[in-house]
Parts: sequence; C-alpha cells; structure tokens
Amino acid sequence: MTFKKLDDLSDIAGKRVLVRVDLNVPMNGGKVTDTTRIERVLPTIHELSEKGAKVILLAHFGRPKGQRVADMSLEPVAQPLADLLLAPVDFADDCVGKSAEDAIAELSDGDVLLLENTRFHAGEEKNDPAFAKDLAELGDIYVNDAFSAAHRAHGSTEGIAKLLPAYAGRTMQAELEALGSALGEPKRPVLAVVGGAKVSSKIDLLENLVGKVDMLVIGGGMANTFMAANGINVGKSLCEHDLADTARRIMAAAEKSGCEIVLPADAVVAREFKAGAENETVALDAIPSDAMMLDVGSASITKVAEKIDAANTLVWNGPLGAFEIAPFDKATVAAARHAAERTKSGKLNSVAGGGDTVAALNHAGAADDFSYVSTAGGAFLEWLEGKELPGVKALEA
Ligand SMILES: Nc1ncnc2c1ncn2[C@@H]1O[C@H](COP(=O)(O)OP(=O)(O)O)[C@@H](O)[C@H]1O
Ligand SMILES: O=C(OP(=O)(O)O)[C@H](O)COP(=O)(O)O
Repeated sequence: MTFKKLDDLSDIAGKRVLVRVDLNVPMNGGKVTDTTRIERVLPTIHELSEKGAKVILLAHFGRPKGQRVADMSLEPVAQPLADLLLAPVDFADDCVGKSAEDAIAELSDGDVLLLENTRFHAGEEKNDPAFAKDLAELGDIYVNDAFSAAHRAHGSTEGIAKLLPAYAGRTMQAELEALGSALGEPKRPVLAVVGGAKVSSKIDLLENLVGKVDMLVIGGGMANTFMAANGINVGKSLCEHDLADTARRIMAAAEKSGCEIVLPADAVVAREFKAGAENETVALDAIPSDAMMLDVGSASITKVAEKIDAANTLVWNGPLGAFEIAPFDKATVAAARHAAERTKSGKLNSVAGGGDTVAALNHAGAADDFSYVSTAGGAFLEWLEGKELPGVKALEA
C-alpha cells in the first residue's frame, strides 16, 4: 500500500484535520444500537487529538439524497461518540458554510467536532468539485478512516483527497491489512453469504463474486429478487422486480464458473414488519400475496449450516433476515453461531462485514469468535472482487 499514514504526519498541533469516518451506525428510535463503527474510529481520533490537532469529523448517515432529512441527522451520534471517546464532541448542524466555519473557529487544540451529514448536500454523492472545495477549505489536512465508505466516489471520500494533503487513518490501514492477510489466498472451498436489504447497490457485485467463490448463499432481501426471477410469487416482500434480468444473468454466470448458488428452501412470512408479528413458515410456492418474507425457515437454516460445514473460508455480508425484530433473527443467529463454532474448532476462516451484519453477529454473541470482523459491507465485497476502491485510490494518488 502506497498511501501516507498517520506515522507520516508531524507537527499537527493547531492544524485543522478533516477526518472522514463512517458513523452510518444501526439506530432504532434515535438511539445507536451497535457501536462497533464508532469504536473503530476512536484510535485515529485519539491519536490526532493527543497530538494537538483540531479534529473535524466528516460522515454520512443513511441515504437522504441531497435533502435535509430530520431522522438522518448525525446529532444523535455525537453523545455516544463522546461517551466512548471519554471526551466532549461538539456538533455543527451543517458540514459546510457558516455554521461549520463558526464551530471550527471555536475549537481549541485537541478538540473534536462532528459536522452534520455530508449527504444533506447533493454535491456529496455527485462528487461535485465545488462541494469538495467547500469541504477542503475547512481544513489543512485530510485523513480518511472510513474504509466502509471507500467504495463510494463522493466529495468527502474522493474529491477532497485531491485538494488537501491526504492520509489513511488507523482503521483504514488496519482493515486493508487485515483483509489482505485473512483473504489474500483463501483456502477453498470458499463460501460467500450475501443477504441484507441493499439489493440494487450490491447485486452487481455478485456477478464477479460467483467467479471467485465456490458457493454463494443468498438470503435476506437479496434472495427475494432471485426467487422472483425464478418465477416465485414473493408477495409483499422487499424485492426489486426490475432486477430480475440481472439476477438471471448472475445465476447463469455462476453455472458457467461452477459456483453453487443456494437460495432459501422455505420462508418465514408475516404481514407486519414489527417484533413479535404473527408469522408462519411456508413453502416457497405458498407465500401469501399479502405477506412478506422476513426470514428464511428451518429447512433453509439446515442448508446454510451444511454449506458452512463444507467450507474452509467464509465471507459474509448481509443478514439472512430482519434480525432486528425477533423472531425474524433466527436464521441469522443460527448461521452466525454455527460459523463461530466451526471457526473456534479451527476448521473455518470466517470474515464478516457490514454495519448491520456486525450488529447481527454481536446480537448472536458470535462476533468475537469470527476470524475477522470488518466494519465494511459493500466496500468489503468490492475489495474481495479485486476492484479498486475510489476512496483508497484517492489516497494513493
Ligand atoms: N427479508 C428481509 N426483508 C426486509 N429486510 C431485510 C430482510 N432480510 C434482511 N433485511 C434487512 O437488511 C438490513 C441490512 O442490510 P444491509 O444494509 O445490506 O447490510 P450491511 O449493513 O451489513 O451491509 C437489516 O436492517 C435487515 O433488517
Ligand atoms: O453502511 C455502509 O455500507 P454497508 O451497508 O455495505 O456496510 C456504508 O456506510 C456505506 O453506505 P451506503 O451503502 O449508503 O453508501
């Protein structure tokens, strides 16, 4: 890796250091429900603050599409961050312009400031040079510690790195090193498990992934799109019907490369997306048209366990069901515990990543037993494909 690291930074006392972090953490009712991503950025913040820098945090939350959306504010993350940092964290209600400038002007050496969601500005996702310039003017140095957002060529991850002296933070560095050593030469058979809800942004990755892994278990919301492409009526399930052709192309590519695709064998369906909702397990051809599939059933859990047993390496992004609302956490918890047991017995090298996936592994009590847990989901999958991540490339440039 040829980028500059924090070791290359000296004399930063009094300097304004803009640090891109990923604080896109799982939240429920305005409360952070999993702090893993916050914990992972603490070393960089501590290090810069101890050296006397004014630490200014840039981050996104959710997908507000360039609008100011109240429940996508980063304000509720400031206090949990301060609690873990054991230091105060100021908050500015915009990431550019007067409120950011005023808040920065107030900082003393070593202080930490969190700026509001960068995605409240359309220029962020468009990687608009004018927006990147507005951000860059707020600092003297740029540090990217958001490996999990490095697959996005956005103003705060890519554009800004060209405008300021740019460095990789400790987590960025650690993630790249850990993934390289865990998966540089994976022992076959390799099993990938992909689930979750970000269907349109992750489905394209699967086309390359099937050329690299021996088995691919598809669960969660992602599976519904594949099932629909196979002619199954998925009722009101989360499903991107317009991606049916993409799903069919991926299944054809998998057949060609000899990758076995494993789709759910049964479905746990409910009519409401809430904890304790009345539910039943049905065969795939019996999903009621007014119900949604929120988890895979026991036949699917058995199949996933068999595939984990057949694998020497596991890469996992995306929960198998809506794990936040019991009892739809069953398959995810069962698979996580099974993989953790096999890892503990020395038979499996298990690497999992993604904001919600990490929360699911913590919920299952399995995270500590995985070989490596990355903060990144989509970025991890793109890294696995061998793709150049724009946020990393910009640091190398
Ligand atoms: N069958 C399903 N229907 C609706 N949502 C689902 C389903 N399965 C999983 N999910 C949701 O997927 C979300 C996580 O997806 P994603 O963001 O892609 O994962 P990660 O953050 O780990 O990359 C969770 O909030 C979970 O509730
Ligand atoms: O949560 C994230 O990715 P992940 O769900 O793939 O782990 C990152 O913060 C990137 O978010 P994005 O997929 O809205 O660009």
